[in-house]
This record gives sequence, C-alpha cells and structure tokens, in this order.
Amino acid sequence: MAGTQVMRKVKVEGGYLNFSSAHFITYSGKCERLHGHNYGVLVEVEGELGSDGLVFDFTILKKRTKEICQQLDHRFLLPVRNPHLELTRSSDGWEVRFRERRYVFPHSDVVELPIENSTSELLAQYICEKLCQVLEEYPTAGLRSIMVGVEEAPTQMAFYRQELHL
Ligand SMILES: Nc1nc2c(c(=O)[nH]1)N=C([C@H](O)[C@H](O)COP(=O)(O)OP(=O)(O)OP(=O)(O)O)CN2
Repeated sequence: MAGTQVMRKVKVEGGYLNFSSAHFITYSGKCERLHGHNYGVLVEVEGELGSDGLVFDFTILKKRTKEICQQLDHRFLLPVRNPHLELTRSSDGWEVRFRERRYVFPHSDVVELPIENSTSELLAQYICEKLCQVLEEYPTAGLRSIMVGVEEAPTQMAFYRQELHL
C-alpha cells in the first residue's frame, strides 16, 4: 500500500547472552558496597529486509554480542571515568578509593570501562557502542537502529538505543 512504512526487527536475548560481574555504583553522594549480578543482555536491530529475507543474521548477532559479554564476565567492572572515585593504576593492579574505603584489584580481575558509572544504563550504552564497531565488518546499509538492554535482575533492566545511518 502506498505510503505504508514497514518496520522489521530482529532480537536476540537469553541463552548465553549474559555475564556475571562484580561492581558498585556511586549515586546521591554514596557508594554502594561491592556486590555482583548475573547480568542478561538483549539486542534488537531494526531495519529493512535484505534480498535474502533477513534484517540481520541472528547467528552473527548472538556470536558477536557474546564476545563482548565474555570480556565482562567474571571481572570487576571499573568505570574509569567515575569522578567520585579516586583511581590509581599501578603495575600490579588498580587501587580504588571512595572516602575511607579502599579496594585493590589485580589487573586480571578488572575490565576497564570508559564510562562514568557501572549502571545498567551505561553498560547498555557501552555494549551497544562496541557492537556497532563490530557490525561495521558486515553489510549494514539496511539497518536503521540498534538497541541493547542490560538486565541486572529479572525485575530491572535498562536500554540504550542508537539510530544508524542518519
Ligand atoms: N536506573 C538504575 N538504578 C539502579 C541501578 C542501575 O544500574 N540503574 N543500579 C543499582 C544498584 O547497582 C543495585 O545493585 C541494584 O539495586 P537494588 O535493586 O536496589 O538492590 P538489590 O539487588 O538489593 O534489590 P532487592 O530487590 O531489594 O533485593 C541501583 N539502582
């Protein structure tokens, strides 16, 4: 029908799209205690149908998202841009201070993230931006947007959506 715009979407979630990590966030002048989550990740890609009948291949989307999850798995999520933490990098690890509290993490246990806080919102943005870089390896001219959701717990999830090819 003339004037009708068709929007298609593919989504991958669940299964092995997860990571288990330690973190704490700072907010309202406080800093949480160190704790962990079994995070779940979902990715939605919107776009036009390609000549082969796919918007984007599920298999590639899952595989490349999983690779990003694996980089975060079993690590401490260190938000290196957090203005409320005193961070010192040395040859044997990271020292993290918040007021009287002090943590020391060996490099092997840390993933350094270029974000201000390890909230689900900013983790979703980080994963989305990493995924966009990776997807440049594939034909993506028909894609219109990508959204990543990060679930901290079954009752709470944050999303980040980015328009593509504007
Ligand atoms: N919008 C957001 N709010 C909160 C985030 C977040 O990432 N985005 N994160 C947290 C904390 O990291 C915290 O780990 C989760 O808080 P909360 O659910 O309150 O803590 P519990 O796991 O103990 O929850 P219970 O359901 O009470 O067991 C806070 N807010």
